[in-house]
Formats: sequence, structure tokens, C-alpha cells
Amino acid sequence: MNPVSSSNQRFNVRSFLKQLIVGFMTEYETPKIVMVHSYSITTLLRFIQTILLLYSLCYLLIYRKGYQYQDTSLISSITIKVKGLGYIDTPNNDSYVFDGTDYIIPSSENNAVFIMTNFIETDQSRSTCLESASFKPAKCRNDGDCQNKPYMPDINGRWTGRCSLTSIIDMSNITTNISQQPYGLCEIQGWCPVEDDRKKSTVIREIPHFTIFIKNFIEFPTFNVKHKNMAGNLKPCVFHPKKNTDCPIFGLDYILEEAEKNETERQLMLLYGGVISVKLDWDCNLDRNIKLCKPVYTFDRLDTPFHEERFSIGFNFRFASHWKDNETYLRLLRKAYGLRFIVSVSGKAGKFDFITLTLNTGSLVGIFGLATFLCDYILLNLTEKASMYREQIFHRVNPKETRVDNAFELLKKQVQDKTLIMENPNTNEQHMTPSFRISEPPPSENLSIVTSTSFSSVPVNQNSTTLVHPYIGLTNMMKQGTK
Ligand SMILES: Nc1ncnc2c1ncn2[C@@H]1O[C@H](COP(=O)(O)OP(=O)(O)OP(=O)(O)O)[C@@H](O)[C@H]1O
Repeated sequence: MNPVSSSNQRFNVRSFLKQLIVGFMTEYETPKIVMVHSYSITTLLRFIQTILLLYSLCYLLIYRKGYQYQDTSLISSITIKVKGLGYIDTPNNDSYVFDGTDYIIPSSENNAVFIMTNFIETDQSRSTCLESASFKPAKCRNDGDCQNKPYMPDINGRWTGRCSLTSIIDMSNITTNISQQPYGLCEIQGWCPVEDDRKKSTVIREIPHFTIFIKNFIEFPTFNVKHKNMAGNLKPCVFHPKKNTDCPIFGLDYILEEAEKNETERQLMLLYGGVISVKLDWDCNLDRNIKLCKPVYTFDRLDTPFHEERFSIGFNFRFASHWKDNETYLRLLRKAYGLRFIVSVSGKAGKFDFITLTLNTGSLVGIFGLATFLCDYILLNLTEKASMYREQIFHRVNPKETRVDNAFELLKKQVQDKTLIMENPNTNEQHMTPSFRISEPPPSENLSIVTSTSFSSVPVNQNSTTLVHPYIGLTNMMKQGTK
């Protein structure tokens, strides 16, 4: 091996750094652009570009307000007030009136309201009485059946151990096949008489004509903006989806229809109760007047429809009011069925922000590049002349086997530009751009290109040597035979 060449193949840090810095300061890099004259691929490219442009501009930038900084943090306060008079018919052809204080239980809740629509009322005192006939474990034929009974969650009082056959009632639904004899009922000690939920229900009338006022104050802390869901000069009104969208007072019939489309289910909701979610969704454009920002109201039924649910239907609970009369403790027990409204508020606000616009524009330019990516894929894989396009676009560079003609092209250019420095590997003498000829076409056999940045010489053929010079870079090749 040539001694000069072997010594130059050692990695020289200084020369490497020098080359790096010189390269950095003097070499400008720019991508190569390949122009393809193809009607079909150009049409496809323009088509995709148009779609992407419309999507980016119209949808992302304008519709989704890509020019705004948006924030969803929201502070909200809700007040709910229900108004309306309901009534029930009494057995003696009279009627009892119910106002808000009667049917709203409790009188105030956080972000929710319960309206009692139906109830079972029982006047009770502390004494002994028969267990409910609808409670199957209460059936008995003698006192023995009522003694040593285990604890049961549904029991209305403590067992006294006595069986009462005196008040035999129609127990056909609980009579077993073992005996056709009717049963009596075990006696209990507790609040008497016990509640009988087979009683005729007492649905409060006129409920669909009640109105609900939903008062909502909000604040977007990021932008320090406060707002409410009541327009400036609000007069007594009722919300209408087309005629009066500013009014925050809703008819209960409208809410029920929005939440449940089936008429039968709506009637059953009044009978057995139900849960309705009320959502207020704010989307405020703070580049416009805040007064133009209004919430969108949506009403949904949360409980399971009655035709689907078997185990527990509707919504109900019990409550009682207690008092004492002549040393007797008394209470009015009510099992209340009704509609529970749960109100939730969400929203976002957006304001023009230059940084957001800049960032989003950058992303949109990136999306635009998708068109070229897709067309490149089609051009290089799916067209007839795909291999020809590939050859033009991809230049394979292998450090060991570089195309000879490319190297010679480079060499010729350097000779023309007088930037070539030649070196004699035997003497280490350097010659600045000498006048010499390069034989064309270059002999391809035995020819290899050295990409090392160190001084080296590689035999080309018998009379030639390839030189690589550190100041010029990777592939400065010359034929020594031409010197
Ligand atoms: N559910 C509702 N249906 C119809 N109007 C309502 C309802 N709730 C409140 N309003 C009316 O809206 C207005 C504002 O109500 P707000 O509760 O702020 O005032 P208010 O004077 O305390 O109301 P009120 O004493 O009548 O309950 C009042 O005129 C009130 O009567």
C-alpha cells in the first residue's frame, strides 16, 4: 500500500473540524426539484391541493377559529326557580292546590331541582298494626308464623309475634298451592297504619304548564370576562326554540318533549318520576360583543325508559313531617314521585391571538404538503413510468461504488472553474488547477471513488490514480495518467 495514502487514512480531528466549519460557512444547501410534465398527475395534485386548501382555510382556520386562543375553563353559578299551580282531586269532589313550596323538595339544591308530580300520603302515629299486605313475609296462619322472624330491610316495624286472622284480606296473589286457606297478617309495632303503595296514585295536575327559570352566571377567568344567560331588558317570557331563544324560562311541557319523545313514557314519568339532564353549552367569540354570546340548551332523559327497566323504575323517595298531639307522636309520611332536573354548564371562549394564528398557519402548511406526498406515492409506485421517475428522483450514493460518470462530471467542472487542486501522491506536491485533459468517457473498469476526506490514492487502471483532496471534499477524482 502507498505509505502516503495509509497515513492519510488516519482520522484527523483538526482537519475534520476545519472542513466542517468551512463547509458550514461556504456551502449553501437547497433541495433539488424535479419537474414532471404529466397532465394527469398535475390535475390530481391541484385537485387535492384545492381540497386541502378549502379544508384548512374554511374549516380549520375560519370555522374552528384557528386564529383564536381558546379556553374551556369556566366558573358558573345556577339558580333554578319553578312556578305554577297544580291541584289534585279529593274523594269528596273537592280539590287541593299545590304551589311551588309544596311540590319542590327540598326548596333549594345545588344545580338541581326536584318537582313532585305524584305522591302516596299516609297519616301515622306510633302504635301497633298489621304489616302491609303487599309484604309477602307478613302472611301467617297462626302466631307461630310471626315469631322468631329474621330481620328484613323492607319491614315497616318490629314484629310483635302475633298473627291477626281477623282482618283476612284478599291474598290471592300470595296464596301458595300448599293450602288454599286464606292467610292473615303478622302484627308490627311502629308507625301505623303502614304505607300501602297499592293505593290510587295522586298525580298532580297541570304540571306540564309549570315553568322553570334557569338563571346562569358565568366567568371565563382566562379572559376576565363575566356574562349571564339573560339578555339586557328581559321581560316576562317563555322560551321558544324559534320565536324566543333569549328567554331562560322554559315550559315543563317543552322540556319533557325534548327529553322524551314518547307520549306514553312522558305520562309514566309523571306517575313514577324520572331524571332529566339540562345542559347549557356556551361558545363565546370574545372578538365580538359578549352580549351576542348565548348558551345552547339541551334536555336529555337520564333514567332508563320504563319499557326497558324492570327492577327499579322512575325516581322516588320518602319524607315526613312530624308533630305531637296530646302526648301522641304523629307524622305525615309522603312517598314522593317526581322529576329531578340536573343542570350542568360547559363552554369555551376564544379571542384572536397572533401566536396561535402563527402556529396554526404552520400546521396548515404542513397539511398542504400531504398533496405532494400522495402524488409522489402515486407517481413513484402506481404509474406506468414509475421506475423512470424513481431513477430521476432518487440518486443512490454508495461510498464504495459511486457512479464513475458523476465523478468525472464533478472533476470536469472543477477543472473548468479552476478550483481543482491536484496532488502527486508520490511527492506530495500540490498543483493549483493545472491545464490537463480528461479522457472521455472515463474507463469504468477498475475505477472506484474514494469518499474519505483524507489524502488518498486509489488505482484506477494501470496508468491512473484517483486522488481525493481534503479542501475540496468528497469526490475529487483525477486520473494521474492525464497529467
Ligand atoms: N319559573 C318561573 N316562571 C316564570 N317566571 C318566573 C319564574 N321564576 C321567576 N320568574 C319571574 O322572573 C322574574 C325574575 O325572577 P327572580 O326570582 O329574580 O325575582 P323575584 O322577584 O324574586 O321573583 P318572585 O318573587 O316572583 O319569585 C320575576 O318577575 C319572576 O316572577
